[in-house]
Amino acid sequence: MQSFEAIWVTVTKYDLHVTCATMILHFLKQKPTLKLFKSAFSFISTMTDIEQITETIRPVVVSGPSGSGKSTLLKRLFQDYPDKFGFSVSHTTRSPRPGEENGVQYHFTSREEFVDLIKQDKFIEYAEFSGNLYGTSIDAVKSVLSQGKFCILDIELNGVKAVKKTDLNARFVFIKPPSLEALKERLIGRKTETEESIQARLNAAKEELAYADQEGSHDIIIVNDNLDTAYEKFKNFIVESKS
Ligand SMILES: Nc1ncnc2c1ncn2[C@@H]1O[C@H](COP(=O)(O)OP(=O)(O)OP(=O)(O)O)[C@@H](O)[C@H]1O
Repeated sequence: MQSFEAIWVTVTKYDLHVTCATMILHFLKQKPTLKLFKSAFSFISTMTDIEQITETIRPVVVSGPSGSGKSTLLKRLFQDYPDKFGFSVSHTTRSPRPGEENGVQYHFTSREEFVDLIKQDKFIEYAEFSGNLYGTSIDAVKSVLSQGKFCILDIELNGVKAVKKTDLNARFVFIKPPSLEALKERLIGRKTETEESIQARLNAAKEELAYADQEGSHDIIIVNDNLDTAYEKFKNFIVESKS
């Protein structure tokens, strides 16, 4: 069930959107047809949702080399706080791994569909990684907000850099493997990657680790050595930075 606060935000936002959409049509001296009103309403909704993210709900961006343990930590967090946080479901052109469901871990799309969405300006950020496109859509973030939840973004290095250039006012957490050797072991142990894909991920990891070494690149760097210790730090950071 939605909290009272979440329902109140939705209702207030709706009223505000109707008023602003009406004003736009008035200023443009347009006859308020249903079609024009819908366009103005949708424009206003997009603007105010982004504004709301930046002012009231600071999204948390979680990044780190592939295999560093982001999904493992996030899975625990969502189990512990099923109603508090929402995961922005990214789009990707990579194929689903066994057990992955469309719309749950990712929105799996073809490259053509993805490029179409880019042209329609549907992404906050997108990037190519290991031959596949990944992107965070405005709708994915909106969908989390509309449930009255705080939004968490799990994205890679280029995505992090792109979000930094936006006015999302996000906080950044980097999950660091204890070493490159440990990272390789984990990627092998996960049994989801080919040898070639492991190598590509390790190469990308070097660049990601070098970026994380730069002063001020992230708000917190958590070394995921002991999972329980790492989770405690992760949870504390995210829970404290939720607003
Ligand atoms: N602290 C840890 N100690 C040992 N193994 C771990 C630890 N954390 C995660 N793992 C294991 O390492 C593997 C990689 O973890 P995970 O899939 O969560 O990484 P990821 O950062 O989400 O990767 P990707 O970006 O590719 O989705 C998994 O098999 C996971 O069980």
